[in-house]
Amino acid sequence: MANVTLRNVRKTYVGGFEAIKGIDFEVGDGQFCVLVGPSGCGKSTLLRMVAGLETITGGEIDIGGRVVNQIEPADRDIAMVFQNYALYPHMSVYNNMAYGLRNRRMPEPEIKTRVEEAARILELAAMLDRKPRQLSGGQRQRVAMGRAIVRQPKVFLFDEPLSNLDAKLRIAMRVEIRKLQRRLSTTSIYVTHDQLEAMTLADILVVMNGGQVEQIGNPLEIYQKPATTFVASFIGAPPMNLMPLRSDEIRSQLAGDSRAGEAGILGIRPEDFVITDETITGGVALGLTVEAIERVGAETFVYGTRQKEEQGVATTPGELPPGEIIVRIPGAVGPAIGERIRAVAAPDKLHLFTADGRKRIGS
Ligand SMILES: Nc1ncnc2c1ncn2[C@@H]1O[C@H](COP(=O)(O)OP(=O)(O)OP(=O)(O)O)[C@@H](O)[C@H]1O
Repeated sequence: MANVTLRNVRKTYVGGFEAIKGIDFEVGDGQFCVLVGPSGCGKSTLLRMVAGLETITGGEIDIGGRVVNQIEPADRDIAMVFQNYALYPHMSVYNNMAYGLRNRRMPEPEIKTRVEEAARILELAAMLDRKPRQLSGGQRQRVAMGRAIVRQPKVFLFDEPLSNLDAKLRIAMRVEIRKLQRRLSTTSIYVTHDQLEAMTLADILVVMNGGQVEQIGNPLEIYQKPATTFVASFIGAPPMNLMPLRSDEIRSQLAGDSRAGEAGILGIRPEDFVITDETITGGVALGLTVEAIERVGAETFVYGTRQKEEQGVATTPGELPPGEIIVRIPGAVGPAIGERIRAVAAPDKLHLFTADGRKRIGS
């Protein structure tokens, strides 16, 4: 049981590349923290620094009240689960799980108890004599989890543990990992570039970009109130529609909105549009020509382009670049390609940001 605290943590690689530019956050005892961000944002570097596999250039990492900057990985009381599982191919499942404990000279009866308990939890009890090659991808991943569990560490660290699995198995394993973590209440830090995995697993979500934290918090709060346009477009699929607010006509639609003065960018989530000819007071209406439709069964994605010439709605030519807008509607209905529609969003669905996208305006 442990908190993990990062204080102004920095990493400059040999050669001078600054991969982590001063990061602060705390993961409470038993919480599940997910680091998410695009490729190269530094999330693996940060996780490896917590693990002790990468040196720390500046700041402090504290695990369970102890600064671990100078402490060897083996002495940090953490267990890491990697993307490639890193199982020993010539060893049985049992021995793979027991290996780390034997290295610590734990008595065999204690090892047996721990391995059997982990195997029971992970439904691997019938497979303890098999070699990794005789297992499916999902089962191998569970052995890798088992190896972490038997250590009974203070902290689990996961580095994209599901990325080698097919889509269906990923979802199943995602649910299993979350259930397991709740059951064991072990503080966890999990790295992924998959925003859906991040949303569904996290108690605390840390959205990273370019070696810095863009936003940190509860995943739903981040979804509902993204702090920057980067977060707005990274969290949520399809992403939030973002439009520069150069048009006086859009501005006039926003006239009653106290936030409008400072705003340079308007954001609307695809699911927050309604296709209607009616007007919603204080809302925004966009005239769209439907370019493409994706029906996935439970919902339909409508891809439209803004019409420059639409009267009273979108834009005046030259003022607001027409862009593609995605509208998400429930069910398998929806307009036809080429049709002109009016997509309307209510005032409480409008996200406003400064022109540089770095700041959210209002609540
Ligand atoms: N040993 C190294 N020396 C120099 N630069 C490095 C080294 N390792 C990583 N980097 C750089 O640091 C940055 C962060 O890398 P990191 O692996 O942490 O990213 P990531 O967010 O985990 O990306 P991905 O999702 O692609 O794994 C990248 O720009 C990478 O090129």
